Amino acid sequence: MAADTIHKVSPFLDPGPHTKSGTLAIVALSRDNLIPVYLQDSKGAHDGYAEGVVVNTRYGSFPHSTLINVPWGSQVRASNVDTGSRGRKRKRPEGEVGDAEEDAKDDAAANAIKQAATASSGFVHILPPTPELWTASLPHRTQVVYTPDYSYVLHRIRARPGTRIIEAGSGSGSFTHASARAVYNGYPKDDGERKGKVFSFEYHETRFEKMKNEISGHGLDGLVRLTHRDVYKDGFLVDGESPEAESIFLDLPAPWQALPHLSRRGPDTEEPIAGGEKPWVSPLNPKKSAYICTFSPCIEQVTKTVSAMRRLGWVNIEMVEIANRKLQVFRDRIGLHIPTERGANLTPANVAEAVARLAEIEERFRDHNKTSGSGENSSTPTAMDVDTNGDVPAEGSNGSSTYKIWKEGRLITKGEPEVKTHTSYLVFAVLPREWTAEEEAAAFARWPCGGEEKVIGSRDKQARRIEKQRIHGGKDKDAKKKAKTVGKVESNDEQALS
Ligand SMILES: C[S@@+](CC[C@H](N)C(=O)[O-])C[C@H]1O[C@@H](n2cnc3c(N)ncnc32)[C@H](O)[C@@H]1O
Repeated sequence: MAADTIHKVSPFLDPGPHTKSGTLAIVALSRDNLIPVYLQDSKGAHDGYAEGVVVNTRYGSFPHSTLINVPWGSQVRASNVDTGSRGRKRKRPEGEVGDAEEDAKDDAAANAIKQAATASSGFVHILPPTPELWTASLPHRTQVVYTPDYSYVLHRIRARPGTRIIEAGSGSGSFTHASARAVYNGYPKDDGERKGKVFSFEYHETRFEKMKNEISGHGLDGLVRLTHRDVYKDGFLVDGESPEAESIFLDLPAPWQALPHLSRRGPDTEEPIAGGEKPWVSPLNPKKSAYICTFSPCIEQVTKTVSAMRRLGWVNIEMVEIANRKLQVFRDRIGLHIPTERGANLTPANVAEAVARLAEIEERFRDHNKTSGSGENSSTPTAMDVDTNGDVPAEGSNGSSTYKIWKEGRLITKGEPEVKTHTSYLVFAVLPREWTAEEEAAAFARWPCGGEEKVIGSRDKQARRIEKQRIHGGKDKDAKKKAKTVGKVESNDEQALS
């Protein structure tokens, strides 16, 4: 990479205020129906559509021209699209000589796109890409890691801006996008600059190629380094260099086979390193502890992984299963005063309300008989009675007092009856950094510790000085005298604190 490479910032990191041609956008048909679309400017008719490139959905057709240059989050109305022959070149009968002017006219027609006409119904929302939306809409090449799992995993493996993560395998790139955002602290100016980065490994060639195109298309080159590799066999170095990772995520069928490559030292061997052969290099950051998560669907895999971790010196080994459950939150609105709307239960909430309603009906019935009225004076408010603030006039109040429709009824939280979302077991562990006796001595010299408990927390400067002298062998009589006085001061302090 050139030293002065200027990166197009990924729309996953900074989408800007509105949609742009040439970038990824998410077309939201409904909460669970999302379509990823690469927005394109059209020069002419496309695929038979005079309006250029069109996204067809069950809510109507959406020419890209209506989706480009609108604020993110906009609601976009469907268009009536022209699938006629406009834009297609007229086929000349055999032998007919072409007229240059007519050809130019045909080309101009093909290069002009028809203005899209708004249809009477149908709309979508256009959303900026985020790892969460990408996970919900990406083309599946494998099983993917979903948001509830990866948000927890990223937190546990301490992924934060500047972290270097090793990931294997890349699969469909769901975890890759989430981790790239988590570690982002700027694009590196060159390969030498240390920035947060994801080192992702995939051995399936087609998946690797597709993923490579996606990473480039999403502006994540420089933040994600993808390698085509069987990590069981060949480990995690990139071009022979260490990624110096401090976080690792393994979503592989046999993580225990990859673990020996994630150690601080090479395999113990009696044989000396052959001439010219490079010494073993660890893919881990030597200055930090390494935090790992392995993702396995069955418990037998977990057992093997945990055994391998124990053998290889990993500590704090722990298994977690995410039991994700959707909660539905709504208001249980019961009562005759509730406006007719979805979710409202138009039955009397209690006996008093039922009796009052019957009295009201009888009253109205009498009035009707007297005046042959048409029942216009119905007192049950309908959705039409809701004022612009969403307030509903209280019954019999002539609009003078109102109640808040969104506060009506009991607030109910309902969980799904069963949890259907077992994806995998997550095994977490830590491989501490190596620590030599010299490093320990240097650290002790810099931060001496042991025996200073009495000094810590003392609010009295003199007391601290005397205590220090005592610890370091000071034989100052004066100091001893002062210590007595200070003892009193300290006990007074303790009293004051208690
Ligand atoms: C379940 S998928 C990973 C899904 C990914 N975590 C995601 O969120 O989209 C597992 C991937 O590991 C890859 N894989 C399996 N064994 C591998 C190995 N030895 N080296 C590298 N990749 C491997 C598979 O080809 C597959 O794409």
